[in-house]
Amino acid sequence: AKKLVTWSNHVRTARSSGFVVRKSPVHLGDLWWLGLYPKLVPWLNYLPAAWTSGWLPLSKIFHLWHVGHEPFEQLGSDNIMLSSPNGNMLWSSDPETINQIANQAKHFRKPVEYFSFFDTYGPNMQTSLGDDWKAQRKMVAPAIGSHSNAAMWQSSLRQAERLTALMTAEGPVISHMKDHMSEISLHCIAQCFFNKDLEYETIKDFPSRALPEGRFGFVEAMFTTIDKLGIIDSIPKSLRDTLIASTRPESAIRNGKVLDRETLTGNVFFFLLSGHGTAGNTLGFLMFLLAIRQDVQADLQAHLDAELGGKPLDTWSVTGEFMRLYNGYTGAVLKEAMRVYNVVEFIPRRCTAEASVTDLDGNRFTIPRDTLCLLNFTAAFRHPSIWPAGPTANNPATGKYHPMLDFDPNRWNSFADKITKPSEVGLRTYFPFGLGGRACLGKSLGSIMIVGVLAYIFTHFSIELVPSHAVKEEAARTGADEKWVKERTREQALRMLVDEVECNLLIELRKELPVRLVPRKV
Ligand code: HEM
Repeated sequence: AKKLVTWSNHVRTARSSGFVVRKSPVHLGDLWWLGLYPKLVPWLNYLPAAWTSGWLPLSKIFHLWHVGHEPFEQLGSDNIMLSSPNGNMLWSSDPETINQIANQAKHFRKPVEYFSFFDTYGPNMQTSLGDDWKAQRKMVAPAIGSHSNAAMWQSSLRQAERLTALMTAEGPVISHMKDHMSEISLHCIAQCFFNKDLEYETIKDFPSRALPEGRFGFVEAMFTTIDKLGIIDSIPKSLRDTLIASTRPESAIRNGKVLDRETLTGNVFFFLLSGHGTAGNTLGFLMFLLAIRQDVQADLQAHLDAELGGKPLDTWSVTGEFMRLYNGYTGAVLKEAMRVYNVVEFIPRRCTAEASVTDLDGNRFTIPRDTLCLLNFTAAFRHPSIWPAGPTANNPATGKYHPMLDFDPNRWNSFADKITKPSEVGLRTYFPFGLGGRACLGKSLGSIMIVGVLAYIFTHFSIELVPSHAVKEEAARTGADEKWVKERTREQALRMLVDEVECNLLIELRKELPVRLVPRKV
């Protein structure tokens, strides 16, 4: 009875906000729900839709990428307040509301209590607040400033050259492209920041492959790799100097904090983890995307050839070639990939003091104190009035929307044409690197790394899907021709690139998809 009274108080508070309110029996902080819902959902589906349709689609937290903006369309608003016995949650897919929440640091804080598992190696930026966080960000930010751009660009080109040589040494078929892309981004970070030129030995026995179903392979793999890094001793002098400088008594007084060894280790760990998971998964999706979308791959190669054709690799510079690639078709491919396969699905914020926000249409709302705000990037990036799906976005085999078929780098040209300042696109309606004071520190370096890897690989190789044994056998049995094999293989890949996408901390492809790298005549 006490719970019901609390719940009805929460509902009353939620209604005072002006948002569309739905009652939800669960809160995302309810651990039992996070653990059990995949098992419960099939049973909940037997209940009358009226009982579940208001809250269930947004409560299937590991499924949000799959449904995109749909739940908001079903509920008739881009901002939905779910009121549960354990508190209120505001789900937002409205870019304006998202911006205002992320930019009001005084009224909203990151609920770091949900990220305590990042503390394995010590406190770090992801798990810190207030002065602690400020001090750490001040220390780490200079180490990854623009002076590292050239080093990251060179690392990405060199690592792509090494990796492709190793990958293709035993033949053109690459069975573990996703793993290789995770590893290359870790190597780029290790080389650029820690001056560590790691061996690609982990490819052979990549730990996540051996893990039983359901294990958190990504972190396991990361732990193993970090053990090999010997973190503290390998920190380059420039970074070490910055860190040490900020722990001197005078700076300690200035910052009000001293960076102890544990915090230093924690930040190095988080830095490696955040950098390699996000960039690695993005690169992985890009590889499969280009293998499936041969039309986009051909345009990308034409763009790369026009910008880089005939120029020796060691003359490609970050201020010249990178900038031209990023502002051209290659950059559009990256931005579009990060729109439809945005690896960070949503970010949470806790409202610490009642705050006012508006939506895209100028409607004003009040967010009550203690509301957990869930800023849904996936839904915002598929918002139909900002990013309308193209005419070929539905998969003919299923009749359903498919992000890979909606993938259209050219939309970035026409979109930019419509606005007075192209930079505003990034600021207000597209923010894969987050926004506000806690936005990504590695935004430029991550983009440089990905563009460098793409530039090297696609000037030297083309990528193709490889038919599975089952498809080949069926073709042999039925006498189907090569065209059928290609179509079947593409259909299967399209299915995987939705059904096998797993949403955990980040979105990633659960299974490997074999591809072939074919050398280009350059
Ligand atoms: C495709 C690549 C990447 C994506 C999509 C991405 C995305 C994000 C997002 C969305 C946030 C904000 C989280 C929040 O507000 O709660 C963030 C934070 C952060 N990212 Fe990235 N990131 C990428 C690459 C990198 C790289 C390469 C590095 C480092 C080398 C990096 C380091 C960080 C750090 C240190 C933070 C925490 C900032 C803070 O809390 O003050 N990221 N990232």
